[in-house]
Amino acid sequence: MDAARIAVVGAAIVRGGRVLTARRTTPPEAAGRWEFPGGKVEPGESPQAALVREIREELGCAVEVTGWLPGEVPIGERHVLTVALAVLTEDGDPDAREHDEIRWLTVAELDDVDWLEPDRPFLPHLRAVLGG
Ligand SMILES: Nc1nc2c([nH]c(=O)n2[C@H]2C[C@H](O)[C@@H](COP(=O)(O)OP(=O)(O)OP(=O)(O)O)O2)c(=O)[nH]1
Repeated sequence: MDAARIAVVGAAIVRGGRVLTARRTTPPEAAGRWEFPGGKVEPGESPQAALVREIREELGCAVEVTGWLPGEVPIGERHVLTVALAVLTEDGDPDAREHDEIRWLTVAELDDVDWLEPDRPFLPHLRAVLGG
């Protein structure tokens, strides 16, 4: 990975054959587009720890990273996205605290939402994991 870029990590949280996607509210150019919940890795933080922290903040739930989808995709000139596979580790439903909507998509529904561009190359890998 290009060390000059800040790492952004997203979580493909899988439950019952569906994956969670979340709709952004900011910035204006990304509002209404769908993403994997997550965020920027802080200095000295592992990608896994960043995801656990971000998912707790954004969705109020605990996750465990079970693997990573292949690839890393530039976001603009300063960031780079990787996407983990994750599972919920406690009962209860995620709660959209920073997004305005969340959805659990089946493999057949993966293309039904308007994903942020950098997320799209991960969808074929996710489709394979979900068994589509
Ligand atoms: N979280 C997330 N960000 C994504 C995805 N795809 C994508 O292009 N991005 C972009 C949107 C933002 O420009 C950037 C991540 O910003 P963020 O706002 O989620 O990160 P953060 O929570 O750490 O935010 P902040 O504290 O710096 O405000 O990466 C994705 O699937 N998940």
